[in-house]
Amino acid sequence: MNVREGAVDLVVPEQGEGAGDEVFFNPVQELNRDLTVAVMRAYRDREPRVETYLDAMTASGVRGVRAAADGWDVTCCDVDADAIDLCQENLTRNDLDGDVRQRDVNALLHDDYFDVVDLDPFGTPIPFADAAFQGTRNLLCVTATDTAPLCGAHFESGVRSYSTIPRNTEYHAEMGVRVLLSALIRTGARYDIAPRPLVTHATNHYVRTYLELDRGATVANKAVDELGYIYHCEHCLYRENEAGLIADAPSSCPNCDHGIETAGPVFLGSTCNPEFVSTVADSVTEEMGTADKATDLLETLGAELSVPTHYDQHRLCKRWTRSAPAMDDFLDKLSEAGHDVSRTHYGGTTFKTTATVDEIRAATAE
Ligand SMILES: C[S@@+](CC[C@H](N)C(=O)[O-])C[C@H]1O[C@@H](n2cnc3c(N)ncnc32)[C@H](O)[C@@H]1O
Ligand SMILES: [Zn+2]
Repeated sequence: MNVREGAVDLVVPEQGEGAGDEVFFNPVQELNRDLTVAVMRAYRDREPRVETYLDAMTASGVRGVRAAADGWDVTCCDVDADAIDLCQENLTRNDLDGDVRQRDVNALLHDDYFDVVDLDPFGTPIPFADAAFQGTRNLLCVTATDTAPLCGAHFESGVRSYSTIPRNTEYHAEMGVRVLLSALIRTGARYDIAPRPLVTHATNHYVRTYLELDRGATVANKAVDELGYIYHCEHCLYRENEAGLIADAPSSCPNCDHGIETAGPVFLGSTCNPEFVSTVADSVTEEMGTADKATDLLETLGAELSVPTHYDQHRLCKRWTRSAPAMDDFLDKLSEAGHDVSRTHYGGTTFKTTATVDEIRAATAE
């Protein structure tokens, strides 16, 4: 079937056929791809010397074709011969050039360098992370679709893939973000590289992050310093964070004396750079099919407090056997009590605050 995405026309397999022998194409990922185009525009405005983009798992070629239409010097890679044919067809159809390679991208990334590398695999990106740090100069874009392992719902799989302890909490998407970033920072650190998150967002289906790479042992050490642990009480929803690689968990919840769960090492730093996020919002343009959604998401991301971890108002109110008031009133009360507060992109009833769970309860009491 024919689809138009951004400024390009593509032939892609019918929706739903991607899980079989067909070349993969998921229309639902259009927001992810629109944001990628916007992030790359904003990044090139800041770093005008960046030119080369590797669409590392190209499938239909959609990312590479869109980047080529935006003036990038594009390489598209896939192991699958049908994907390579379709990708070439889609470049030609749009009268665009690109270097199309049928290769295992891990081998390609050990042979060559690219300014921007985009990892968009099935499931976890970790099998490609070492090679990506070898072959990326500036900006590494990573999608992870294995949300159940990342958030601890598939615990053993999460431990195996990410070499950390994920916990299945009510802030599961943020747990996924912080587990993924932890693994990428530890992988980069092996090569004296510090990956700095410029933009990161999560849905039920995937986590996506854009990492600017800085080089040197000192910056890599600083990146590792942003790892640590989350201690979480499933009973009263108390949580606290501790920086450092040696966990020192409380023996029980300081709030209610129930057992404490430990997640980590996870990334405890900022998952977005608000100034950069605002330049990305300026780079969203009308031809993008998800322009309104992308703009809303970027606005929320730019205003989101960076503190781990978010709360869900419905979950808290249920725990306190209260009915949930309007979100704006609830957040106003917290703010009036002197706490920093923001909504989050993790859901309409989610928020972040500098207040503890007890302080939230006290500040929002009827
Ligand atoms: C999720 S799809 C990519 C979707 C595409 N980026 C998009 O936005 O529509 C994953 C692709 O990775 C390819 N792939 C899997 N292992 C690979 C490897 N080792 N090297 C290169 N490509 C690989 C698969 O053939 C498949 O086409
Ligand atoms: Zn507790």
